[in-house]
Amino acid sequence: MPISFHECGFGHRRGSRLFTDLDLLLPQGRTALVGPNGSGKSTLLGLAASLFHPRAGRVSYRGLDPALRRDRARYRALVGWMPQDVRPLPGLTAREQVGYAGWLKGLPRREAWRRAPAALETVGLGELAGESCAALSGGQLRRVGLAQTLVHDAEVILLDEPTAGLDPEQRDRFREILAGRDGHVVVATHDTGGLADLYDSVVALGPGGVAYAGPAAGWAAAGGPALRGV
Ligand SMILES: Nc1ncnc2c1ncn2[C@@H]1O[C@H](COP(=O)(O)OP(=O)(O)OP(=O)(O)O)[C@@H](O)[C@H]1O
Repeated sequence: MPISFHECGFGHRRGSRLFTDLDLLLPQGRTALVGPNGSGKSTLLGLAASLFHPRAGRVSYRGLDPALRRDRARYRALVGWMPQDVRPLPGLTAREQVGYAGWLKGLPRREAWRRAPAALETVGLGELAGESCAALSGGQLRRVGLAQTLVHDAEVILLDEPTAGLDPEQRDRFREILAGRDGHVVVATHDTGGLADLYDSVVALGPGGVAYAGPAAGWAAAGGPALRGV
């Protein structure tokens, strides 16, 4: 089941238009979202995560439209999102921050607390579960952000530049986590080397909107990074 963007229009400011009549399906599997700075990758993820809603058209998943109050909580429970800048919540340990994220997504409080260590273990931070998030490095904090998306078994995971600032070992670990996931993962990335090895699909944003949306193998054949300013 894809996340669908149907005739979406959006701009951050009144009168500005980043997307006009955007029709796009983010399919099941691993999708890389690529494009130059400012092309709208984070905004697209934000729309899919229901941080904000399109001014025209609609985003939907499993028939749920997050712009509608009645659908929003169910939609958000199905979708995990990791922002580009993961922030430490004041006074919380890594386990508390991950557990809190799970609770916000609808897990019962105890269940969220119980699951948090396993999510941290998956991202290689098991030993730092009791550490204050404010004391973690930038790369460690990004891994807390990743654990936050894993804790509640979201069907769809949206990751905004998850490998930025990670050391080579952690990049490899991230690739392993990604390769091991069956579900639906969309990753905004500037890391365009070897996309076809890691991803099933590529969505490339260029100055005029979507420059390519299709199989990862086809993206290289269509011109890859040279494609219409991508
Ligand atoms: N909160 C905001 N308020 C106003 N304009 C914004 C906001 N967020 C993004 N923009 C603008 O929207 C456009 C798309 O930004 P976005 O961050 O989605 O691009 P991006 O492809 O993710 O860029 P990058 O590769 O640098 O992360 C840019 O022109 C940016 O200045």
